[in-house]
Amino acid sequence: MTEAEQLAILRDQIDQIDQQIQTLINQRAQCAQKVAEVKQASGGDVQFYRPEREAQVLRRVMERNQGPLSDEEMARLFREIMSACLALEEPVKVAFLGPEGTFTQEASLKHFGHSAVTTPMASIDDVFREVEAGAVAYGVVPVENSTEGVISHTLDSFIDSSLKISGEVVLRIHQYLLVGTNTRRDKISRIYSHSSSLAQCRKWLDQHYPTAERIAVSSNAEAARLVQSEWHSAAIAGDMAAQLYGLEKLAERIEDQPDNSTRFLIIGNQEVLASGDDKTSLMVATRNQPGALHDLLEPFHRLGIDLTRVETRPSKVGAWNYVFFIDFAGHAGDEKVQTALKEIGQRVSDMKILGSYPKGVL
Ligand SMILES: O=C(O)C(=O)C[C@]1(C(=O)O)C=C[C@@H](O)C=C1
Repeated sequence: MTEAEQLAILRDQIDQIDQQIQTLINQRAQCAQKVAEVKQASGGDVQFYRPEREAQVLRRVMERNQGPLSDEEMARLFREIMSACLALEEPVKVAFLGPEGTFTQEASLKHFGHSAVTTPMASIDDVFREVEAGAVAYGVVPVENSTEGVISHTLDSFIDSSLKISGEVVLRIHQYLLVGTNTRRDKISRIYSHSSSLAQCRKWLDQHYPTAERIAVSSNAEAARLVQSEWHSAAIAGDMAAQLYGLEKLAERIEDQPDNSTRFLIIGNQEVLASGDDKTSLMVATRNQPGALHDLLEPFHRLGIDLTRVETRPSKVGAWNYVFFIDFAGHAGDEKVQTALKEIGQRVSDMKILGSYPKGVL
């Protein structure tokens, strides 16, 4: 058989499979439309977006996957199918820490899929405000980076907010050295980026551009925008910003830590049901007295609850008062977690459950 004949046979098979997939996707979409009718019929504050159900669907896709496509690749495809199905019910509106092209936008699309309507905000405060005002249903903000540590502004924002955490998403952060089409590559004297990205690439910059001036700007995307027209400057930013501003990649994956990643939180007003593999975030205030933190954490240890993170921040009220942000495995509805929360509530001056939500799947 000639190459052309072999290809014709295989492409015929692909066409038939595509037709079946298309029919099935539309059948799935019709089911989602019916789900929306059922939700609407029960009245009240209708929640079309169901984070716990989405996490379960994606986990199941990964568990049953046989390849050759990887579990992550398969889950990404289903992520987009679900996103399109949800958009038929009601498009989900999301505010993210902008401008366009930031890692936070990438995280938003990774979490909600590309059928979500995403709007850039100028600051973390603005993301909180936009959700509180009800202009959007959800916000996406960065909370910690594996190299740089916690983003304290995000944690502090929860002190005065009544918003809840309804999800998390972890993004592998790859940084690129980007230049505009007119840039003189041998004459790069300035490198723009957000301060945390400059820090994530510190060793690489010391080695490759020891004399270039490092200029911290409000975001990586802003850095990318700036270098479009500057012939002696480069930006450090992600793939999305490179594409958005039509920049060329002079160097790829220049982050010092190969497993550099950032965790983002989804904030909203929703109480999320248990998905079977969840996390809870708690905020408690205590006085600065000896053993306070030990006292606070003791019930977790005794009840065998896995702590995933503890952060201390100074409280905004009174000197030497502290706020602890505690993340642990489990859902606030679990019996063991309820016991722990009751005990902790008796040991602190103030306690707020920021939310129980599915552990990041993708
Ligand atoms: O199961 C639901 O509640 C649906 O609305 C369906 C569906 C889906 O496409 O699978 C869509 C959106 C929700 O966020 C969760 C799942």
